[in-house]
Amino acid sequence: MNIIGITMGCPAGIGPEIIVRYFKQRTPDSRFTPIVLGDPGILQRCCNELECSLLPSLWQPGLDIPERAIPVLSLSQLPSDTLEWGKPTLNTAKAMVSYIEKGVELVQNSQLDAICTCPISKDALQNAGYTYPGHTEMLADLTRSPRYAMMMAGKRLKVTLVTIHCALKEVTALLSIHAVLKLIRITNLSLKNDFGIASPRIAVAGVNPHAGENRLFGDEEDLLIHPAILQAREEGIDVSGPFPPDTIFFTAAEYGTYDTIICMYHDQGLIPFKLLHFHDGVNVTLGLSIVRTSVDHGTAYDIAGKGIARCDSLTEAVQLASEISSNRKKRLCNNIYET
Ligand SMILES: NC(=O)C1=CN([C@@H]2O[C@H](COP(=O)(O)OP(=O)(O)OC[C@H]3O[C@@H](n4cnc5c(N)ncnc54)[C@H](O)[C@@H]3O)[C@@H](O)[C@H]2O)C=CC1
Ligand SMILES: NCC(=O)COP(=O)(O)O
Repeated sequence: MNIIGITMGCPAGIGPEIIVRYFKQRTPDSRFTPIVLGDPGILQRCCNELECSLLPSLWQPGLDIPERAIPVLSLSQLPSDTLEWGKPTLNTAKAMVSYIEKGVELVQNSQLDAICTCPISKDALQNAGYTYPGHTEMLADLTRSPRYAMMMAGKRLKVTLVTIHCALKEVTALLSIHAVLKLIRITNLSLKNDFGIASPRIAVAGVNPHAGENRLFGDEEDLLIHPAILQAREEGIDVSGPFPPDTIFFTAAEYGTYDTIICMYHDQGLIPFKLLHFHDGVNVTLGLSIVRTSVDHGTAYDIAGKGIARCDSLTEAVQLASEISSNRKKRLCNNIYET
């Protein structure tokens, strides 16, 4: 059975609340068991506020995982009675980082099979002195994974991103044949080995309107994206494009023609993705030596503590972490990206 470590995310956000709701609603599954890396006092407060009969129960790696409880590895003891929902502090930021660091360590020591992360505030992360734009880059650094990528995965649509968190005006300067080709390769490998798709069909979106329309509206498609596609096809990857970005997502989601769309920038992929999958989408980091999934939403400070946050994305993310972990074990390969 896979043990999936759920990191609690920002203690002042909706992370603790969606964890409690998840445990309250969950149907036990013989394939995996979840544990939490976080703060037992804050989880206890959420249990009280959500009238959850399950209670946090302290757990340590190697010990049996208690049933009918919320097993938690205690990594912080923040003052839960005075913590203000929606108001991160330096201490909450340091705590949320400790959950992630410990999660990585435990997967690397084979004491967990995967981590599933609850949302952190990138702003709070920076204010606490960490220069990473988010989990993705922090995890790539902690696991020394030089090639990584962000995928948003849903049943109707999957997208991966060539550029992630950068200003829109920087996007075209960051595009290159190498960057697009690298992402096509990582996406193809992950679809095969992590998702068990024998022959992945990948589409690549252009970056300009109408994918440039014969250079009328830009030449990145001809100069950078198309050469990368040709090279990947020579390597035997079933990839096509560049397609006009305004229609390719509809084609993929409506007709199931492609398994993943490679996107040139964050919002190109995440806007169509979240329209379809806001509540049940999963963020997966491809290219890491460990398995990491995440909810697809943020800290939602505007509703933290109100008892209305939904846990559907967390439910999907925990399950997908277990599936990917099992798929890698079947292939007797923890790191599908090593070669
Ligand atoms: N994986 C991660 O750690 C992520 C972190 N973030 C961070 O979260 C912070 C807030 O980001 P926003 O852009 O405001 O996005 P957000 O996803 O936190 O909130 C957007 C809207 O969706 C609602 N919402 C979000 N999750 C919900 C849920 N589970 N149930 C019901 N309603 C929900 C919120 O109330 C808000 O109205 C930022 O600091 C951002 O960097 C954003 C995305 C992912
Ligand atoms: N928009 C997705 C997002 O912000 C997730 O970032 P990360 O924390 O998974 O790197």
